[in-house]
Amino acid sequence: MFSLATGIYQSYFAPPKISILIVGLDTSGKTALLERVKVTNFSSRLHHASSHNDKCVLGAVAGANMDDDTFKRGARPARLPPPLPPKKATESRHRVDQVLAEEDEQTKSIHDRPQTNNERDDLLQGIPPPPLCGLDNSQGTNGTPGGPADTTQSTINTTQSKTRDSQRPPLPPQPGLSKPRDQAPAPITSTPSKRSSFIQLLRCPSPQRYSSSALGEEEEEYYSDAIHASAVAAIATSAQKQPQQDQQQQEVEEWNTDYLNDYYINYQDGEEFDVKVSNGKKSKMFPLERIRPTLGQNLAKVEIGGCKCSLFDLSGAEKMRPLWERYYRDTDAVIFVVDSSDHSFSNLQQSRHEFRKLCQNEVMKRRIERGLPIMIFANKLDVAYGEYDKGVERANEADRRRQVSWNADEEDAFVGGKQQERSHKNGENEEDCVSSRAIDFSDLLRFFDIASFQLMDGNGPEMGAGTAVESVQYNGNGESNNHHYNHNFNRRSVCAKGNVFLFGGSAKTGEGVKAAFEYLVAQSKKYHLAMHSQ
Ligand SMILES: Nc1nc2c(ncn2[C@@H]2O[C@H](COP(=O)(O)OP(=O)(O)OP(=O)(O)O)[C@@H](O)[C@H]2O)c(=O)[nH]1
Ligand SMILES: [Mg+2]
Repeated sequence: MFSLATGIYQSYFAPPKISILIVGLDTSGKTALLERVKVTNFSSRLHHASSHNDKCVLGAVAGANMDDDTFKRGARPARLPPPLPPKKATESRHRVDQVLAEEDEQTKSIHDRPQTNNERDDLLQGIPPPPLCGLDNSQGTNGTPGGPADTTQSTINTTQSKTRDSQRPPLPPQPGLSKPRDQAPAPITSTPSKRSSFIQLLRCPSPQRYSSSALGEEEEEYYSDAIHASAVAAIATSAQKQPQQDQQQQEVEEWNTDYLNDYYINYQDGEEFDVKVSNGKKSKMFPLERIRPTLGQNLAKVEIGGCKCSLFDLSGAEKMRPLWERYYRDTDAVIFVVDSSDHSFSNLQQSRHEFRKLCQNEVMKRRIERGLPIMIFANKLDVAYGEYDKGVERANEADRRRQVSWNADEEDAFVGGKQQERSHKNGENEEDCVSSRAIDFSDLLRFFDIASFQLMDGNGPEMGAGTAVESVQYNGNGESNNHHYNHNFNRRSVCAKGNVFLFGGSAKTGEGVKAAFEYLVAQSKKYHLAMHSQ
């Protein structure tokens, strides 16, 4: 009777404890995202998405709505990123087409080389089991180590884990216990050996003082825009494949950036997103430039929408990726972070490969079938916005030099199709005017096999970067919409169920982070409760 009452309480009244796994390639910004989440002011109740109709196929949530209601709640999705200039966009599309077409060969390529059992076991031997909250303690498939078993690092319930524990050096101290509060995380001076690097659990890099309140004025220094300099430099090295001339011409003619008006008109420069304010003081995010590559895992505990969430940020380094699967068993949601500003297409390909591998993992496959939500988070959108702003600035400057006035309506066309043409006239370097991003946002959706996409906006169809398949029945107000996009993202899909979706945003500025996490937690809560009521 007592256990029945406890069960009912746990199922219906106690705040759910949700474990969220953050994975993705190295430097995609996972730790930055974790740090951003720590200073984000999440709603105590989830207002949207949780009421979302399950029958609706939800592929990707890729846009933003500036409607007052969403804005007041603060959970404002990121603005739709500006598309690449036509030439780059064509290149991006061709490359994605090529990758999708050559997929079979790619699975045999060097990145896909399956590790032999011996290699993998050897790798996993030296790694302590992750301290996730356990749903069950059973062993993994194929002799791989069992899933996380306990909330504490010291209690490991599986026999196999115990055996490995006795061979392992002692764990480093718990995060935050022995380190002085003000001390920055130690820089990595040398490359650790393969074995010893795995047994290091790096502490969460954020000293307490950054997640507690700090003066607002100090915040400024952490938001530099140095990213543009590196972006321009990166262009020089990126391989340029010349598309057909006539096709290019066609692209230019079709180019239209009108939809950006909806976003940029409302954009306020220097706007801060969802920063925690308590007692009149802003929480300060741990400085991005001080975040070191993660070797083990970082953990953050935050309350989102009334759920107690444990976020596990794992290392994305190639050697550490086999670790990910040890967390799959006990996670209630997965965030796969992608660097949307990446100028290397091969990095994106690798990212895609890892994502597919994750979805095809036996444990994960079963969980996805049962509704485990997986969010691809297209990070670093601030780079895309920055490039657009830079383009406009440069365009204005060029016109000032030529003493020709032109109105704001011309702006978008200028930054898009006409930009290169004008810059040529002015003797400017063409490369200065194009984006360094290797992939267009719309291609990103296709690239990651998102079955359909949806814009959280009543204006949806105009803003769709492509084209579509499914009817979409949701907008930013939580009302039902029914748009039929004319898209082609249904070539294949990692998940027909629609619980794989995409959000965009920026860990650096915070844009889109709150909306993405609240949406994910709403989905994850449903999944968690369903799993526990079985
Ligand atoms: N412009 C921009 N830079 C970002 C953003 N997020 C992260 N970065 C930068 O990207 C780099 C990598 O960030 P990390 O958070 O360490 O990446 P990670 O995915 O945790 O990498 P590993 O721990 O090695 O797996 C850092 O230099 C960050 O400053 C973002 O939203 N915008
Ligand atoms: Mg990291």
